[in-house]
Amino acid sequence: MLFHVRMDVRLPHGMPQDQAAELKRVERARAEELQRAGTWRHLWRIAGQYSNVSVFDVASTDELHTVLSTLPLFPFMEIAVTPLLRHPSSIHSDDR
Ligand SMILES: O=C(O)CC1=CCC(=O)O1
Repeated sequence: MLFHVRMDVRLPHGMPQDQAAELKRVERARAEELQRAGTWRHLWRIAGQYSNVSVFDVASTDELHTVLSTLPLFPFMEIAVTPLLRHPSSIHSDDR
């Protein structure tokens, strides 16, 4: 199942820089792991915003929730999820 996910990162203004840097480091490591596994299919920065649009490929909404809610930055993100399915006019036969 494919899901479009938008994440808006909202780090508290008073968060110490070293804590923010460590959070970003572990978030990046987890994001790379999920991309290598094929779970995090696309990861795009939204120009001019501390936000991304992503596509996740998971077996269920339960799995998506687990993946998203265990991201290191999860406590500091607003997340919007949109389920996706193949458009009938798409010329691609697979879901890539
Ligand atoms: O920077 C972001 O948009 C949040 C994020 C997702 C993966 C990552 O490394 O940072």
